[in-house]
Amino acid sequence: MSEERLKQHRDAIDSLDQQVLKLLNQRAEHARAIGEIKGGGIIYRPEREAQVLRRIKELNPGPLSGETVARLFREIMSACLSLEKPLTIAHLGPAGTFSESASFKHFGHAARLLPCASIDEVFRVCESSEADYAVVPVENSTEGAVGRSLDLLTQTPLQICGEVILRIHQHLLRSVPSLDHIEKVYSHAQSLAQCHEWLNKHLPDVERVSVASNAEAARLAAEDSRFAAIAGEAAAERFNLGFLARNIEDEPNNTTRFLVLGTHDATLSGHDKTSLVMSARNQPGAVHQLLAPLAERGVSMTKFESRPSRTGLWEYVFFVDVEGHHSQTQVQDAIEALRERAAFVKILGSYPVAVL
Ligand SMILES: C=C(O[C@@H]1C=C(C(=O)O)C=C[C@H]1O)C(=O)O
Repeated sequence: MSEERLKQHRDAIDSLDQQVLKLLNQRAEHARAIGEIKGGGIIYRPEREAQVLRRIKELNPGPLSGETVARLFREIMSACLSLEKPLTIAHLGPAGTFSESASFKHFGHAARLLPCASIDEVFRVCESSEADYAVVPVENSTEGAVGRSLDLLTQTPLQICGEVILRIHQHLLRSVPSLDHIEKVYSHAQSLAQCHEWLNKHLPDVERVSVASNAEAARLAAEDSRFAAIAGEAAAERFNLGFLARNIEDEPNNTTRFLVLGTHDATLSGHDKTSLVMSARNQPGAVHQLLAPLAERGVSMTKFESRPSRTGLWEYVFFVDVEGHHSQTQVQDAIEALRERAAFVKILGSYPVAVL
């Protein structure tokens, strides 16, 4: 009896899969036709992708979760877009790092990734059009701002067209399934710091060695079973390592925010952010005066970060994110007012608030 019920459901699934397959290919045909209409212009449309994902989450009747269906549609769009033109994405390498995970999370797995040796190199290959887009880390919830990315943003002709929020989970990885006789634990210094308490408790006597990246740590652990590594899931998969302990980061809400850069920003999606960098005149109360136009126009600030300017002693530049798109009147007016007060203002880009 239960055999028969099983068969009924499997027959239903076979028939549904056939319909899903047909519909997926119909969708792909439309994407290909859209590609032809774009005629070699900008293929990737971040505002449209954000709208598609938001709509899918709203329409979703369940039982699959909103996040699950959004992830599936992220991959469907990635595959459809690659029929128009596969995108090349530069990110901080090597393969197996969190920057790689962030790139796949934002562009899906049909994107071609180009791992680079440094953040400077990521900007350079995108500026020289060797890559279509770049993904760079800008801030971590426990470690703070990524200074090099901010400094390069002030100079680059690239614009911000998206953001990626990635939960950072650290795992203890090894080629053999035992916590015994580990001689060294390798990881990037930041990851060792993020797992400090766990290591003190579980491996107090094991030497901790910092290396250039978590992926490099995983590579070393894969080569020699006496060593373990702390790294993310992507590195575990890449180097075929087992999980001795999962989610060992001391701070459970550890998140990194990445920016997506390209030769254009995004048009209005309906739920957007605008990033600006500016400098204040060197006078008392200058920062307060500078920011007043935002509050006066009801424009909310979601981030404020100051960095020493590299051009003059005791001068600072300010990175500000506001809610809204630079094509919206309120935001436009606020930026105009900022221009009157600041020594310089650069609009880094308007882009959709991260959906995934
Ligand atoms: C199909 C398009 O091109 C790309 C693919 C999309 C999709 O598969 O839905 C959405 C936006 C673009 O990045 C489009 O612009 O609508």
